[in-house]
Amino acid sequence: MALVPVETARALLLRDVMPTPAEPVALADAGGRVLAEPIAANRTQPPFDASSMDGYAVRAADIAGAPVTLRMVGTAAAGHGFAGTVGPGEAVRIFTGAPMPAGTDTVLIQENARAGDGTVEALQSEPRGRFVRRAGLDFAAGEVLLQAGRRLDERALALAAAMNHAVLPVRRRPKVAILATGDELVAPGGTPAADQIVASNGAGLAALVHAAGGEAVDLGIARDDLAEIEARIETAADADVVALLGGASVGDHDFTREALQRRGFTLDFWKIAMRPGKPLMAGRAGNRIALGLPGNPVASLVCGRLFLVPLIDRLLGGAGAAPATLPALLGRDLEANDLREDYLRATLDRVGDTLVATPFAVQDSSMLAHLANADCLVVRAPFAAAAAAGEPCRIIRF
Ligand SMILES: Nc1nc2c(c(=O)[nH]1)N[C@H]1C(S)=C(S)[C@@H](COP(=O)(O)OP(=O)(O)OC[C@H]3O[C@@H](n4cnc5c(N)ncnc54)[C@H](O)[C@@H]3O)O[C@H]1N2
Ligand code: MOO
Repeated sequence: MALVPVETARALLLRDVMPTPAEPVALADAGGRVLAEPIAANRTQPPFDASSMDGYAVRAADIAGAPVTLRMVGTAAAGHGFAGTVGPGEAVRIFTGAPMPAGTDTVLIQENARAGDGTVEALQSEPRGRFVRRAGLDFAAGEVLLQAGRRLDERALALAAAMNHAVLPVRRRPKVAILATGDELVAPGGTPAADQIVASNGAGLAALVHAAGGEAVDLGIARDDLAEIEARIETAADADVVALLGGASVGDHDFTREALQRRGFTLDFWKIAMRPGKPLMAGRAGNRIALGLPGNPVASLVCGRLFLVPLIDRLLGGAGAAPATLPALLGRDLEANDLREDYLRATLDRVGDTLVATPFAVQDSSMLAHLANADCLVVRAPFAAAAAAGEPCRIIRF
């Protein structure tokens, strides 16, 4: 069977995937969530002409011939506007954020004034409107300022609050059930027998899911047993994505594909032209999407970035784009590539304005230590020619 190109596999995985439904979330809990609808301002900000400095609210015409002495008629502070109207020759003490008193048009900062007894002396003139924030300077009621799909970071949350939204419609977090498979696996912290290892892929993938805006549900470790894997898949009936780790290849103990098919999943693809990650598979049953990730830890996590993260993005209403690549120069010679798109773990140095990516000499897909200490992946197209140190390459930064 021909290996499916990486881009084709991602398109097949994302095809017809619908975003999760919207749910209301209080502002305090909305950090990191993704807006399901555009958000319009409930009010104008600032709602009134406001002083941007501490000083004196005046009429610019009155201080055109400064120095000149004005009569003090009151005070305006933030939250405490001046109720009256200021007439010719008069001034109001004003503080940052206070509404401009009726009749005034300019703020003279206190550094340029000398306070007297019931008077203030303007030491210099100011152009009309100086240090006045016009009503609506920031935004006007009805303006749509946050678009659907916006990830709610600190800036978006502060703006939503200023627009007077206490609750926001966000996409439900995509639920990703993660099932490890393999007789050789024990959970982290356990006591492996002589022929066992510690399961690591689930911990990494759960972190990836969380960072992408999803909710990871740990389905534990299933033995290499078709019935057991099938039964565990069934416990994830309400998941948006079932991620199966390991058992994706062609060995006698690799049951993932069969288990999925027996549970009613139709396969979109199996085996892709990628290293690491060749045995990747995807399928679906109704709205549930299954992703069979290779057992080799590096393959599992690299495929997580290239496939699971875009899938979560799509479920959150995004485009599901592949990770962005950047230009760099190679820090070592590379041999010609074969038919699989290669994702080489590499360190990154900065030489002047240029990034230099140096792939580790050994690229075995079991080597988590290299992966964890890599700064980037060097992406090599299928059949890329041999390349020498100093030649350009494309990288995905961690
Ligand atoms: N004859 C062939 N053999 C293999 C092929 C092939 O094309 N022909 N592909 C190889 C490639 S590439 C990969 S990747 C692996 C993936 O195989 P599986 O997805 O079936 O994974 P397993 O066999 O179950 O495990 C592989 C390896 O990874 C370890 N593992 C599994 N799960 C975990 C986990 N949750 N945490 C940590 N480590 C895990 C497992 O112990 C094995 O060492 O197949 C090649 N073989
Ligand atoms: O695709 Mo596998 O991950 O090379 O070992």
